[in-house]
Amino acid sequence: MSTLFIDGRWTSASAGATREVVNPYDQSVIRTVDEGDSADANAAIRAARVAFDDSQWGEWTARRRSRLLHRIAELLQRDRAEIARLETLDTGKTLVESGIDVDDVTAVFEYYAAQAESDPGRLVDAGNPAVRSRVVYEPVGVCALIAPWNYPLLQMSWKVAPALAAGNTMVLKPSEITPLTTIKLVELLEEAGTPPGVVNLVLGPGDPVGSTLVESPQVDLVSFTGGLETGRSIMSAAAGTVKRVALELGGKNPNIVFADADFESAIDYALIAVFFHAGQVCSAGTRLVVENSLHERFVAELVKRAERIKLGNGLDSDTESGPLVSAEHRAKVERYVQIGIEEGAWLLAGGRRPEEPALSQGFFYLPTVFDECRSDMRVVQEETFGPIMTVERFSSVEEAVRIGNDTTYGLAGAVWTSDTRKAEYVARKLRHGTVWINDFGPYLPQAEWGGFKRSGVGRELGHAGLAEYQEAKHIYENTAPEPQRWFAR
Ligand SMILES: NC(=O)c1ccc[n+]([C@@H]2O[C@H](COP(=O)([O-])OP(=O)(O)OC[C@H]3O[C@@H](n4cnc5c(N)ncnc54)[C@H](O)[C@@H]3O)[C@@H](O)[C@H]2O)c1
Ligand SMILES: C[N+](C)(C)CC=O
Repeated sequence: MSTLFIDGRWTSASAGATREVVNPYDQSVIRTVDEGDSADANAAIRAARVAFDDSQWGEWTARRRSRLLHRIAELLQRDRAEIARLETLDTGKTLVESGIDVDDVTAVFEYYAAQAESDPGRLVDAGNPAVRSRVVYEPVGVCALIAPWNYPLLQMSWKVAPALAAGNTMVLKPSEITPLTTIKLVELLEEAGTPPGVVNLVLGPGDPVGSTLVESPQVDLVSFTGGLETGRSIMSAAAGTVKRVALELGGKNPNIVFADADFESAIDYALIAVFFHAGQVCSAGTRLVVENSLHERFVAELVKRAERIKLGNGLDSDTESGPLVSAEHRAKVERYVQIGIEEGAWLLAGGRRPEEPALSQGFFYLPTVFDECRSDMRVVQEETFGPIMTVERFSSVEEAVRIGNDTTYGLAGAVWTSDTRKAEYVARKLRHGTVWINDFGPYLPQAEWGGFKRSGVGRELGHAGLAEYQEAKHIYENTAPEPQRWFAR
């Protein structure tokens, strides 16, 4: 079956190119997909433009769009097992993690189904009884939705659901290395009754497919999730046509543990924070910041448990963590381990590939712990996006906050303490888009997600996640116009 979807039809790439999608667990080919280029991207933009400007889609009521989103949520749950399996094959994450992603995405479609109907705009008091003034919310237009490889279905759905709820049309561009669940999502969107041209799918590399979408004068909005450098280039490429840009970028997220924290929970979550999905999570708690008096005991226990994490095939029920996504990505992680060693961090665990023959074909890397780190080290400041934990110490609340904010990123952070006033103080002081108190990792459809500083621009999820895809229009009606004679005095 062809895997580009343009104007309601599945089609091959215009130049006939294809790409093999590889399982990171054993490098086997899962599927061969079509690989688009600029011509395909432009065809998809044209279809989305026509569907926005000239089709019946613009006449759909909010209720009808809401029903469409509910139906998509139903179909996601109907095919939950198949989708989770595909995501695991494509990314290497465990089946349990993939199932959590499908459930999250279902909840996000349900949430925006409700939001679509509950936002009729608002009346504004103009201070004049003869005036009817109101603000209405309209779709932005044609949206380019560009997603990364670490959460392929989830990150794309966080864009598709609000974009559809608001009445936009769109072109989807998943990561070229993990397109399988986005293809499946588009099949479900089609089955649910999304009109032709409203959702289009172009597979292929960032350049030329992504860059064509970003630079096109026919595209009104780009929503991008991915790395800082790509985000920078997208922001600057979009300036030529002054389109809206939303960026969800990386993080370097502190996990601050005070000595009065519940030891068992803090240890357990410190491991989850960084080794879940082999550290390939934007909000991974790679920076453990631990109080001096607890440091020795905490780190000793962490190392013991990190060394016991069972790596393996994401499809096997006893696997606790899968491989990294590709050979290139593992090479990047290995470079950061080398950098950490050269910078003087103490390597306490990992720092190499596993030796088990069963894992030799996969892109595995052992959970790695660096102790005695300082904020000015590159391994502490730069996003390694792998299973690398760095440990820093603090001896006062102020120092914990200073270290937690000593990053150019600002995506997420956590604080562990049994003192609620201290927790609240630290949560307020941290300059990150999400702060967890005595927890690490959860996100909710109804709560905004996004970054301060270089972690991005804009928000996904929540009310703000819908507003990204809306234009506010003020309609001011004078019900009793009279000549003003401004120029005839
Ligand atoms: N903030 C968040 O919510 C969040 C969530 C997930 C991932 N991320 C970040 O994503 C990154 C990992 O993902 P990645 O390696 O796939 O990122 P990436 O920046 O390499 O690629 C992301 C997407 O952009 C496309 N792209 C590349 N160059 C482009 C260009 N010039 N124009 C348009 N599109 C282009 C890619 O093909 C891919 O689809 C990490 O930095 C991670 O922190 C952030
Ligand atoms: C946004 N999140 C946490 C689901 C995935 C980040 O990579």
